[in-house]
Amino acid sequence: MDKNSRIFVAGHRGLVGSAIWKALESRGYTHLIGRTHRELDLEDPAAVREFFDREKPEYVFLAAAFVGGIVANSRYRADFIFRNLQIQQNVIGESFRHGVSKLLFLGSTCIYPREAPQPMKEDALLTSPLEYTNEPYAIAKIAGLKMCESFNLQYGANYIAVMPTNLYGPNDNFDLEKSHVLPAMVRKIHLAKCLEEGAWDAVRRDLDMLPVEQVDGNASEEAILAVLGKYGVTPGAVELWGTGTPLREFLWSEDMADACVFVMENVDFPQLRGEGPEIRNCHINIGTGKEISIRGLAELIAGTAGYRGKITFNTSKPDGTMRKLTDVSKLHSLGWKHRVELEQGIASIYRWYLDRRSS
Ligand SMILES: NC(=O)C1=CN([C@@H]2O[C@H](COP(=O)(O)OP(=O)(O)OC[C@H]3O[C@@H](n4cnc5c(N)ncnc54)[C@H](OP(=O)(O)O)[C@@H]3O)[C@@H](O)[C@H]2O)C=CC1
Ligand SMILES: C[C@H]1O[C@H](OP(=O)(O)OP(=O)(O)OC[C@H]2O[C@@H](n3cnc4c(=O)[nH]c(N)nc43)[C@H](O)[C@@H]2O)[C@@H](O)[C@@H](O)C1=O
Repeated sequence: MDKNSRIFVAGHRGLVGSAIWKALESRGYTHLIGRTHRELDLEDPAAVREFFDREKPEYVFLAAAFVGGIVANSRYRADFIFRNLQIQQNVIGESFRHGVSKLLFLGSTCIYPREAPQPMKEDALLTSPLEYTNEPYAIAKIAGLKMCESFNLQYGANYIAVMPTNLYGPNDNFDLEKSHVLPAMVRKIHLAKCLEEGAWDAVRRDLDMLPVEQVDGNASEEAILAVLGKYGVTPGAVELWGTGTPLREFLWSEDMADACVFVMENVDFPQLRGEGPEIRNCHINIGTGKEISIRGLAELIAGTAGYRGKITFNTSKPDGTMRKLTDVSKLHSLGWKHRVELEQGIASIYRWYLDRRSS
């Protein structure tokens, strides 16, 4: 990429897209192109075609997707497969039609089988059944990576698919039900602490930023307690989901963005494909290679937030995959390694979260 190349970041307001945008700007790329969902619906084929005709991007980061945590994935199954296939179809299809020089597709480590040997290498793909809670999303992601691989093989395109582990950072989704575990825990633990301390101003500011079921900061104390209670948040007690025993790996979103830019700048399809006849598994895992239990994560966040109340687990909620640790040896051999460890990232995200609510 030249510093003045036309670079489209799809999903540039999201957790990863916003970090990619910032990473590109800080490296001196000057011609960045972004559209909000409202400005350009990537599910609309005519709108996407018109956008590509007009803007003629040369490089594409595909970080837009219909995204959510375990409960959202289990509940909105049709949306997860249909919307993601549609976005991928439009963006990858128009990238091809317009001769985009290089595209980076963001998948997910949920593409790997539920019982994949740990840590999961790229070649675990399609070796046995997927985890059921997020199967529709995983199938859309597998379709995306196979679409990239197939355009590369048939037409000599240069589309790279990266498979990130669970991510967290600024601009994450803090919805109490639809989000991923780390932002959900940050908010639940913070609110339980504020309720215990009677810090109602802080609770109200939080609900003004992001109402829960239309309950915002103007609601009565009774209404606030009732709605937060439904999500397991009460004064001095937090109820989390599952057994607390699943293991997860977490990568800071700005590290993820750095990896994306690194791959875009330094990795091309032929080098992933290798010399031999084995053309499968050209995607790249992105992670830290380190894991923690969900209970351990809750304790870490509680420690950072200074929360000393109760933490319990509701086993009627799903655990999902028990373990999904990425094998990052391919990524390391390409020359990239994460920088931000989990303790440091949690401190940063909690600070970011409070700053957003301090005015
Ligand atoms: N977060 C995580 O832990 C992980 C994420 N990933 C993948 O990384 C990528 C980025 O995820 P993340 O940043 O977390 O997701 P976010 O939800 O934070 O961001 C996604 C962005 O895409 C936009 N978007 C969604 N649908 C459309 C559409 N139809 N038209 C235009 N824009 C749209 C969203 O806009 P709006 O909000 O306005 O709809 C949002 O800005 C995704 O491919 C995701 O699957 C992979 C593994 C883990
Ligand atoms: C990134 C990845 O994310 C998704 O997979 P997941 O890792 O299973 O999702 P998760 O982050 O929502 O949960 C991780 C674990 O944490 C537990 N858990 C406890 N308490 C809360 C809680 O309060 N909220 C949530 N969301 N989970 C909780 C929860 O029960 C589970 O055991 C994919 O669907 C897919 O989107 C994908 O690619």
